[in-house]
Amino acid sequence: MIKIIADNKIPFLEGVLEPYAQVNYLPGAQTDASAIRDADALITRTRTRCNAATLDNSQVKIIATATIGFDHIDTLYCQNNHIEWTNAPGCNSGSVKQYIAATLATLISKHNMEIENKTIGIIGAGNVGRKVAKLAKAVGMKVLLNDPPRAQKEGSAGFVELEELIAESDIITFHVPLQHEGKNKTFHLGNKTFFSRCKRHVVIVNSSRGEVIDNEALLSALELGNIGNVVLDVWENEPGINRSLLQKTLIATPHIAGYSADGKANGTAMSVQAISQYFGFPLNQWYPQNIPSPQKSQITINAKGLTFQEIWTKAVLHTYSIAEDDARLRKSPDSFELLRGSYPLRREFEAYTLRIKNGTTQIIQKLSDMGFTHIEVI
Ligand SMILES: NC(=O)c1ccc[n+]([C@@H]2O[C@H](COP(=O)([O-])OP(=O)(O)OC[C@H]3O[C@@H](n4cnc5c(N)ncnc54)[C@H](O)[C@@H]3O)[C@@H](O)[C@H]2O)c1
Ligand SMILES: O=C(O)[C@H](O)[C@H](O)COP(=O)(O)O
Repeated sequence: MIKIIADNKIPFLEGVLEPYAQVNYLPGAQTDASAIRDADALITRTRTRCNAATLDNSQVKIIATATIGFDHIDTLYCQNNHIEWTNAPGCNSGSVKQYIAATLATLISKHNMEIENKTIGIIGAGNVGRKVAKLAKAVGMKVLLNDPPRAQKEGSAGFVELEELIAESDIITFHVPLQHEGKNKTFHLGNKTFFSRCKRHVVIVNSSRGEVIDNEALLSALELGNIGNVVLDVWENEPGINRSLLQKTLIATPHIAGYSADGKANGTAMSVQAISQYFGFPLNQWYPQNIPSPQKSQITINAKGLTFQEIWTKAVLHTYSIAEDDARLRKSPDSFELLRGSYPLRREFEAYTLRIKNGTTQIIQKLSDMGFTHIEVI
């Protein structure tokens, strides 16, 4: 029988592959060489390093990671050793978009910042970056996109050079993969020089990978007043995060931007389908059926007398209170992994019905552009 080792924090997975394979569930960080020696396949998350140290002398044939990021997989090693690997492109892009929406809403409602007509610079315009761009336009921001790999393939129209983005943006948000080498290297893309060229009041947001920003340089830039504020979901050296940096951040969360139940379900489904395709299991269309509904799935807003900003911030913060994630991490930074492992139910915009009273067609259109798919005009 096929043997699969699966990360025990991948939701919706238990019982699905068991009719066709023997599945052992292990904590991601404990999935080492001895644990996987006789496994045929791994279903992982970012906490399992898949490299020579873990895979040498194993019989692993395929690794499916239920995440978009694959910097935990040594892809060259896999190629040289005929190990297939798959990731889950786009699985949690709606979740990260919601995280950024909640960040913007919190900057406005809790920190009195203005974002309308301000410029957001998006570095990395892939699955997440594209959705964030659409959202930002819908809430009235000017959008600058930097994505050299896409610009090279598709032509430079619609993209700007990094220098221009840095100089012009009031908010800069990172949505790139972690790449240690090459012409599109992103390791420490945010460094001392980067921050010295930013507008002094800029808000830096990182929900990509911790190592994309030199955390020491970020802290110095904050202390020197070279940048205004920082929102961090990802950190260098997770879970051992820099406490001085934590104290200086405006919003701090434990790498959960992609942790909506919808995002997790997508990641699990893509992994199950990849494994099924490889071994010929009849689960090529499988998708979880048991995603819990949100507690209050209806949001009623009377638009009369409200600005669009008041309407959308209310709607977004009803779906996700980023302040609660921030408070949990500040209260217990030592519990970084624990907070991730016991993350509460979060559903994306699509799981909610917006009931809008006295709304104009323009308001409804903009809410729909933000990603609210169920809107009732009452
Ligand atoms: N915090 C979280 O929970 C969370 C959730 C999802 C994704 N992520 C991280 O965010 C990253 C982006 O996610 P995604 O789903 O949009 O991935 P994606 O692969 O769809 O998009 C990445 C984009 O970055 C671009 N890019 C690559 N190198 C670049 C560079 N040097 N400068 C500018 N752009 C560059 C690519 O061309 C691509 O368009 C992931 O790789 C992952 O590391 C984190
Ligand atoms: O790369 C990704 O998809 C995200 O960073 C994801 O949120 C990581 O999730 P985890 O490995 O903790 O499941």
